[in-house]
Amino acid sequence: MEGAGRANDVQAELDSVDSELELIELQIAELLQKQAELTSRKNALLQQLEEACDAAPSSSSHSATAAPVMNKQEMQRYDGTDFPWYKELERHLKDTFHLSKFRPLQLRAMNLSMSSKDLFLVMPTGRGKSLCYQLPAVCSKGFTLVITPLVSLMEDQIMYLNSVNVPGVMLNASSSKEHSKTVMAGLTDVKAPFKLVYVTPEKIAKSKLLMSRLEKAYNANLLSRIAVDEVHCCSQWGHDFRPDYKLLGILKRQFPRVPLLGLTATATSSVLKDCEKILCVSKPVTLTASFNRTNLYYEVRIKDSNNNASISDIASLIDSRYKNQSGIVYVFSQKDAEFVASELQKRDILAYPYHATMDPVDKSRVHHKWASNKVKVVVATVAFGMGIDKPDVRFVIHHTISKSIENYYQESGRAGRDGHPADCIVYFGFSDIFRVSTMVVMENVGQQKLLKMVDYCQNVDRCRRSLMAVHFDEVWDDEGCNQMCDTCRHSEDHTSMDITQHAREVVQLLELAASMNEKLTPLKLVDAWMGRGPAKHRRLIQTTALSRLQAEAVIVQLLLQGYLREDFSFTPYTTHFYMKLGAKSPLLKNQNHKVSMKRRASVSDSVAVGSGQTKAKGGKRSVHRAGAGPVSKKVKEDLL
Ligand SMILES: Nc1ncnc2c1ncn2[C@@H]1O[C@H](COP(=O)(O)OP(=O)(O)OP(=O)(O)O)[C@@H](O)[C@H]1O
Ligand SMILES: [Mg+2]
Ligand SMILES: [Zn+2]
Repeated sequence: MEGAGRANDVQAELDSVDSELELIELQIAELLQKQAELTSRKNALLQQLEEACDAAPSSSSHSATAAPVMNKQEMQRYDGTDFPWYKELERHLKDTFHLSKFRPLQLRAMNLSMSSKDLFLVMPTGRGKSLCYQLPAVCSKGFTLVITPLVSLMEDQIMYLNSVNVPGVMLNASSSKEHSKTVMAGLTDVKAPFKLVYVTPEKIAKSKLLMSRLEKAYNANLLSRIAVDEVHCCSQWGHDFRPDYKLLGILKRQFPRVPLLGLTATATSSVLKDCEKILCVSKPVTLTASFNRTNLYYEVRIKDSNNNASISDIASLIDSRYKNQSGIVYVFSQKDAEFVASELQKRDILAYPYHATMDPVDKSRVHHKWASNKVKVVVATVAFGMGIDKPDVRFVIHHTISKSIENYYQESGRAGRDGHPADCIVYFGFSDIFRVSTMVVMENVGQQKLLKMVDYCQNVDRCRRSLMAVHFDEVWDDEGCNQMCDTCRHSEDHTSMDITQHAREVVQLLELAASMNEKLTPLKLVDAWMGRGPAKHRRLIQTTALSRLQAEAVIVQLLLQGYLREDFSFTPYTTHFYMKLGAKSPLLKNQNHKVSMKRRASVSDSVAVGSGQTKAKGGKRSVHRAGAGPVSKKVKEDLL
């Protein structure tokens, strides 16, 4: 008996030592992660410092970096106007493209490509990457082959090229036999009837005939350049990964003498490294323009998922701040596009829905009406995306968060292409996190990217630009923002809140649920914590006095910090998300452990957390109840 008693004591102590060890391991893991983050930040800063020191001060807002093979002076040579082709580039810039001057990095990119260098050009959306191959195409012998992921992008470009009398053609799955024949014949015609030939990656991968014509053109020195647009699609780490891009390495292997130009608006260095491998280019020169779009104002507003207040808020913005201005409201799903558009219509706003399953004719009608300012607002899924090139978009409002910061940057970046001020507002709702989760759950690192987006939204004390910059391997200081984001504008307006006790309550609740073999969805977790769950929970746990939005914010914070995590299960119809204890939850057992979160000090639970400029002109805020009122007559007529 005595022996058994001792064994029990020893076992108990062993358990306690084990759990302490587990805690220490967690703390070590946490510190190691922090160390890795700081080291990578340090390296980025050191590189920035090095560049700032050895470069002549650059007055423009862009910075350029080269592969190690080319130093700064060599690189600057490519900004020069003493290349033999310069006069022709300049002449066509003005006479053919009707543009007065090059934008930053354009001339450098063109000179490099005309000098037969392989080049990756990373420039924010709308800065004019296309010109960097269109203009050299016009000034070179033969033709330029352009690989483009979407037929709609090709169509846009061909329409534009036709309008400036530059012969461009495309080949894709729906090209007629007749048309394909003409194009194929043109490829080997020394008179080069086409200066730009657009194809999809699928065409390169699947059409033997095309490859053999390209081979002939190559041997006759008629294939002057290969441009791979949206080059990040090559990499599975890029957010638009397209398997057929993986096969494009064949181009460099078959046509080694032809310079390749990869273009993208969103690529981190790891994505570019991957693209380099896949395309079989060795050490391309990489030009990177700064991603800081100084004319865009970034703002986040908290969305109450339980009502349509966000839609009323959007309507009142459109009616006041953006009266008669052009914009996009991005939504999560096709259903949302229809719903939000109709809700806006009920509030007398002429808004058209746009999504992938619409009839192509309707889609192009909406696009066209919007482009020609007959309709000011499109409520769209991300299907209304790449290639949208309207200069005077004054607002891009996200009714639902994007799936990653890269996506958000690109989608919101459709605002203000003309360089004038424009607003990018995202509505951040708790339940949206899990809706978007279902979409990214199968993606490589999809969930991590989504959490970064959530972190961007939850943040109240760091410049939103600097949070974006990290994703583009850039270092921005908050000064550079010029108060063009809501956190910089409200820089003093936040407090730190101790949420340790809240965290313990939530963890206790989840432990209780687990002991009853129950899984809690995020919404059920909030309900239960607020005392709205089943009675059996209520008796056993401490319910919270926090408001719903505050409770949601705390849970998001615990998720971001790793005290909670998402778990999911699949059914044939849907994916279910549950909240589980995260790796850091045992730390809460330590009485000295503290968890905190930052909150806007002045904000209660209202929808508007941002710049507080939502009042309609005259200080009146328009009130509309969800679902109230019929579609107005005017809107109905316009829709017909
Ligand atoms: N030097 C220039 N001066 C004035 N406008 C220019 C110049 N170069 C390009 N543009 C215009 O900028 C707009 C955007 O160009 P483009 O479509 O090439 O952008 P992009 O960088 O490819 O963006 P995305 O990443 O969205 O594809 C076009 O309307 C183009 O005519
Ligand atoms: Mg482009
Ligand atoms: Zn800022």
